[in-house]
Amino acid sequence: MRTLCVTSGKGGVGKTTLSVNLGIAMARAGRRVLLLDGDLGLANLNVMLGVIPRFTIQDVVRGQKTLDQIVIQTSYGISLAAGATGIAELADLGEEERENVIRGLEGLRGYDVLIIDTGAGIGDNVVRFVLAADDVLIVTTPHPTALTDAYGIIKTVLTHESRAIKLIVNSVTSIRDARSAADRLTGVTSKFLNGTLECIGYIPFDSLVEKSIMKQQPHLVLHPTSTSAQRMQEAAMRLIGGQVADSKPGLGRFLQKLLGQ
Ligand SMILES: Nc1ncnc2c1ncn2[C@@H]1O[C@H](COP(=O)(O)OP(=O)(O)OP(=O)(O)O)[C@@H](O)[C@H]1O
Repeated sequence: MRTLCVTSGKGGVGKTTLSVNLGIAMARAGRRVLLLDGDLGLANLNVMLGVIPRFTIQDVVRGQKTLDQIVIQTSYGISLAAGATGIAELADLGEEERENVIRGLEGLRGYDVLIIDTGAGIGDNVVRFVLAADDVLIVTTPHPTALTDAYGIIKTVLTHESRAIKLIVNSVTSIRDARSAADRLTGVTSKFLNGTLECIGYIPFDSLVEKSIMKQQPHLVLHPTSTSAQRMQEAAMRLIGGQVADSKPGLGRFLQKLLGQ
């Protein structure tokens, strides 16, 4: 199983929208996908998928359930581990709670891809998820503030270790502006930081995306032939192209990094 962390720095740029739709595209390509709500402050993946979870990550932290037991099979071919609101920072978990999360995650079976949708910002939880994951996807819009915040999280990651990071520019209204935004970000990354940033797609601004969210159904399901849905599909294929879908040790490494002091 490979872990993919979707993050952005700035909030409201489309992390959750893309986590859901990229996951569905991967599932359609035959991958067994689990979406984990890594926003431990304000979880909302379940809202976007229109499901009401009976159990959440909070039950795993308390040791009352394993992660497997809280997973919901959605009708879109992907599974969901719903988040709770207001969980403490992972760094603040007590020894027992930490053990509960490790046990909960170790019980996971039968997935090829674990997609973690993080919260906004570069707080401790976000950084932990990002550093623990095999693959990191940064979502930004072409707006200067989003780009600045995206650079902030890229810098944080690459200060810890050299790696290849992926980028999607979302809510694009001009392909020229989007390209120039991506070029600027990839340029400063390779010039000043210890790693690489590769842009894997531009997703157009599309009012149908917003409509799908209002209906609490995935955009790829409601509007599969729209250009925005097709771009999401293509980005998902770029993400899974070349990935080897196995490796239990991958999860062990993820856990070690996630919960290490
Ligand atoms: N390509 C797009 N075209 C139009 N609207 C979009 C697009 N992508 C996302 N949106 C809209 O942007 C808003 C924020 O999206 P989303 O909740 O996915 O962002 P987020 O980064 O996960 O936010 P948060 O930081 O609060 O978790 C939503 O209302 C969504 O409909």
